[in-house]
Amino acid sequence: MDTALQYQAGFGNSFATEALPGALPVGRNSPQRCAYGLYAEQLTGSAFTAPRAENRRSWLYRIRPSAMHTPFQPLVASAMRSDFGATPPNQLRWNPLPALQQPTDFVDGLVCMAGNGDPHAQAGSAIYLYAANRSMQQRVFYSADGELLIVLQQGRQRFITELGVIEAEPQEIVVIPRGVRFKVELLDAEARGYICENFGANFRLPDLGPIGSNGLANARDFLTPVAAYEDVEGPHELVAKFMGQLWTAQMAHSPLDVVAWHGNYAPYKYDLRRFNAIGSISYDHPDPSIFLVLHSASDTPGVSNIDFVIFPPRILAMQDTFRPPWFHRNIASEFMGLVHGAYDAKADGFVPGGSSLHNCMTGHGPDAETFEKASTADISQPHVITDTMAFMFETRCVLRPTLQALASPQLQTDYHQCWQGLQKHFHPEKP
Ligand SMILES: O=C(O)Cc1cc(O)ccc1O
Ligand SMILES: [Fe+2]
Repeated sequence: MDTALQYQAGFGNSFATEALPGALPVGRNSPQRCAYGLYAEQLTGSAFTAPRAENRRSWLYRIRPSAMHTPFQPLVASAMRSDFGATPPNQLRWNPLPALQQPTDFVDGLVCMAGNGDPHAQAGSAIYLYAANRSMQQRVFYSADGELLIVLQQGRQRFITELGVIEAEPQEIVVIPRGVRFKVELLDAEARGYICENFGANFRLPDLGPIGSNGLANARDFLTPVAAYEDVEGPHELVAKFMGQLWTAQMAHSPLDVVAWHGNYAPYKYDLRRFNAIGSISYDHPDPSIFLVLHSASDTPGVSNIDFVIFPPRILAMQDTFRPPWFHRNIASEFMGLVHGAYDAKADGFVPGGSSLHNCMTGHGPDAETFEKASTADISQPHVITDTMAFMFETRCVLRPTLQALASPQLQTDYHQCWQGLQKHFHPEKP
């Protein structure tokens, strides 16, 4: 494995990369015989006939085709499964996953918190937390159900994928396309994060409309790895997520054996600290769509399957304005996480590694302490919010918390109390 970390910049670009000189065929995709005795294999991430702007596919030149494995068997007892009961319309909030008690790799450490839609219908999502304390060894994973948007929360992590190696740290995200095989190695003692598995259309950058040609997440800050391969013989386990279940198959070699590839269907990372936050410079608090990083479009124009939104460090300068998020109820459903720092709508209880879920039409907003402070604060000066990184997976359809999320000891059963102390300020006798 060539571990020299090099990336190619740009979002959705057509890349070409080879770990051995001349491994990429010139002028065609599938020559009669590939250089170095490689096999050519196409991996598509959109319909063959998708419009060019949405069309995603890569050509992989590999030591052995990906078909070489034993039949898959069900892998039982995984917390990655999503089983649902009745979905309460309550505000829900969780503390971080507990400390790990035994050796746990990335796949073992995945816990499904919520989901909607259906991988079979290619719409909706599943949301996971993960905690791991050891690297995946001779074990490689892929999801056929969806693309994985991984929000690192703790510990540096190395994603060794078929298409190259990505190293990332908290405040970065990694996106692994549907079907791409990878393993996760830990670069620190423990690795934690959040994942949105997107069953729908591939994540893309939003249109910028009147914002203009720059801003929000800039395309050049998305980094895709160069080709790197393992030429390793010996038993390997291939774990697949397919139709909501985990499956396991055996291979006699590493499947991370792609020597060269070209195309626009590839993993990438993005440093959330590069986000160009745009906001109100006069009055009022804009809708959080102003902080949209990536979205998965649905079949309805303007309505996303998923929006990935962040709340990064920024300056609040709005005048005669309640500056934190307002009270609200939305048709969309909101799963939030906190990478680090504090979130400006919650004085307490929403901690790094924790999560919250506010579903369709469930009232929420600043807690009582935040409301009292912000409605009496001196706003003559701008307020610089530093050292924070919260995010939201906002979805069109209700996010159903899993049975295990609802039964979890990390569920904060007193969460609703944060609004019970809101005072009645009504005084009809004077405006
Ligand atoms: O609920 C939240 O804290 C997320 C959120 C933030 C905001 O600024 C406006 C609306 C919204 O849902
Ligand atoms: Fe909200």
